[in-house]
Amino acid sequence: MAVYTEVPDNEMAAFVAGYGIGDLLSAKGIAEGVSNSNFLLHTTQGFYILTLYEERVCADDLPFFIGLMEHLAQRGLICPQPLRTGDGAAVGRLAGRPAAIVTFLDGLSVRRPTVAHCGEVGRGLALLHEAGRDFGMQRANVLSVPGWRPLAEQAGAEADTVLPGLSKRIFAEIEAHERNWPQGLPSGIIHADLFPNNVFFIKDQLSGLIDFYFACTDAFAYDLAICLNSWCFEADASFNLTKGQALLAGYESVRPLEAAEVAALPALCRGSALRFLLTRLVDWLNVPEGAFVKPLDPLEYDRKLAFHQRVSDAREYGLRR
Ligand SMILES: Nc1ncnc2c1ncn2[C@@H]1O[C@H](COP(=O)(O)OP(=O)(O)O)[C@@H](O)[C@H]1O
Ligand SMILES: N[C@@H](CCOP(=O)(O)O)C(=O)O
Repeated sequence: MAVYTEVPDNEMAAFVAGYGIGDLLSAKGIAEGVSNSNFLLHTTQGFYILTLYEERVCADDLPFFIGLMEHLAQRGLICPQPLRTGDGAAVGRLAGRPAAIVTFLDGLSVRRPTVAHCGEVGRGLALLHEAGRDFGMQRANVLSVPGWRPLAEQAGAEADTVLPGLSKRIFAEIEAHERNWPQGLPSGIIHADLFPNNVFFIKDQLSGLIDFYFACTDAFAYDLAICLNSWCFEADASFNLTKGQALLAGYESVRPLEAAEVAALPALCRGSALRFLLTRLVDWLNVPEGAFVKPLDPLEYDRKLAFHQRVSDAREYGLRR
């Protein structure tokens, strides 16, 4: 779940009134998610999602996220659509936070993805990359290599309270990436957080993508690496090659990978495992008092990182060439 910011009922009702979506019947804090505060709104006109943007989202980036969701929908991708008030604003302020209301998407996210789900998400990811090609705005990936050392420093020696020796291993890993991070790969708009909780399915068919608040301009293959990490490992930290094959084949059915992307995949998988290890670690060590949130396990990504450190060839992820 996440609700970090409580909203008084009268403020909520006044905020919703500005969007002309009928009278507010109920607003329920949503348990899933860790980044922002989300509420399911029920009004006399239907269901909507209200998001209050918390610390990890910079208010200056909101026009990028709002514009991106509108652009992708125009290109046929199913994703939440920001509502606008009578004077055309998508983002307002509520309880001291920037806030927006988006359309509610039907579908369910899956807790245990099957091979078929992995194929669907690979294809969906490539469609997103293609749909984003002519989006006119850019946003640097603040959670790429230059962002990792500050996160590790924020965790500091406390990392070792989670697992002895973790801090030293993290800094060694960061150093390796700072020296050898793949450069010059095909780039564009990436989702950067396309985990199973951000993908909806109806009867095994992908029905929509949500949570574009890490989206940025970066290497397409890095997004693929994030998906391999979040969709293709089993609970015991073993990599499921069949799921990897399905995800990569789904992706390549829309956008075939270039040779440089194939060669870079092991490094990108390793780096993206480190990225999620770091943000989870910082969140784990800094749960805000009174927040309605369950921090995610950083060590899940330490175990995935250990797998990638042993990989030297993209075929080990299921690539068939
Ligand atoms: N547009 C939407 N339609 C339906 N459900 C949504 C929508 N946006 C968010 N949700 C629900 O809210 C949960 C948290 O949203 P998410 O965007 O992942 O949170 P966060 O902002 O913390 O990243 C999702 O797992 C989903 O259940
Ligand atoms: N996917 C990230 C957490 C980001 O959370 P979200 O609520 O923005 O989806 C992770 O698993 O570490």
